[in-house]
Amino acid sequence: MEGSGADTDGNEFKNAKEMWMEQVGDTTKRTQWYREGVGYWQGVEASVNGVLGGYGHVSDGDILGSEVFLKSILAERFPLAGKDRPLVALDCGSGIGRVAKNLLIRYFNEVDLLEPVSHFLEAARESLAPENNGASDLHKATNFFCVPLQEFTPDAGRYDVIWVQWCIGHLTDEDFISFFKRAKLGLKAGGIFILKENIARSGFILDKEDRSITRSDPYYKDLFNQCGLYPFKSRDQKGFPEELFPVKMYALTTEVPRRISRTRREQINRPGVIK
Ligand SMILES: C[S@@+](CC[C@H](N)C(=O)[O-])C[C@H]1O[C@@H](n2cnc3c(N)ncnc32)[C@H](O)[C@@H]1O
Repeated sequence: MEGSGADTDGNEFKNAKEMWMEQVGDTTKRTQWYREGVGYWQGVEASVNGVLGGYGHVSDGDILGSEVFLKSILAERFPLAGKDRPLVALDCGSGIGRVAKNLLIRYFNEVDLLEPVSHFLEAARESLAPENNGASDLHKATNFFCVPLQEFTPDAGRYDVIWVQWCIGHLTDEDFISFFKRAKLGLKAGGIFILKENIARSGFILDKEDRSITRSDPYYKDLFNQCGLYPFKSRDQKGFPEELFPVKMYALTTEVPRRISRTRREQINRPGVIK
C-alpha cells in the first residue's frame, strides 16, 4: 500500500511497509504486537462503554446503521431470509457480544462469537443465555471461540455472514489477508463478509496504545483485492460525533460482481437506427 501514515505520537512513516517493518519486522516484535493488543483489552471493563472506548452512547446509532445495511443485503442475497434453511453468522472480535445480542441474533438462527479476551467472551455468553432473554429455540448463540482472528480457521461452509467490526485494525496486513483467505472457506455458497471499521482520511494511523491501525478506504480496497474479495455494497455510518473517525460498512463477496460493461451500457442507451 502506497501512501504515508503516522502514529499517535505524531511520528511519520513513508509508507505502510516501513511502518510494518518497524512494528512487526521479526517474530519477537510480531508476538509483542499481538500480546500488547490483547493485553490492552484485557485491562478494559466488560461493558458497552468499555468496548466502545468510552463512547457507549453511540451503540444504539451504530446498531441502527448496521441493521439498515444488513437488511438491504439480506433482502438481496438471502430473499427467503432463513425460511428455506437456518441462517448462521459469525461475530468476529465480538467483545461482550454487543453486536451479536442487539443485532445478529434477531436475524440469524445461530450466531457464533470469536473473541480473544476471555472476560469479554464470558460476559457475552452470559448476556446471550436463554435465561437472560438472549436466545430462543430458533435464534441462539452456539459457539464461543476464545481465540484471536490471526489463529482462527472456521469450519468449512458454516456461515452465511461473517461480521467483522472494530477489530481488524489489530491484524497486520499479512494476517488480514491470510485470515480472509482462510475465512472464505467458512462461507456457504453466496455467503458474505460484512466489515465495519473506522476509516483514516488518508494512508493510515497507528495507535501505539492498543496496537491497532486505522486504514483509509483505498488501503482497505487494496487489501480486499489481495484477498480476492469484491465490495458489492458499502455505506457510511451516519450520526456519530464529529471527533470520531468516519465509519464505513463494506459487504464483500468472493464472486466477481456481474456488471454491465461500459460499452454494453452505451450501446443500450444509444438511439438505434431504424432500418
Ligand atoms: C473496539 S472493541 C469492539 C468489540 C465489538 N466488535 C463491538 O463492536 O462491540 C475491539 C475488540 O477487538 C478484540 N480484539 C483485539 N485483538 C484481536 C484479535 N487479534 N483478533 C480478534 N479480536 C481482537 C478486542 O478484544 C475487543 O473485543
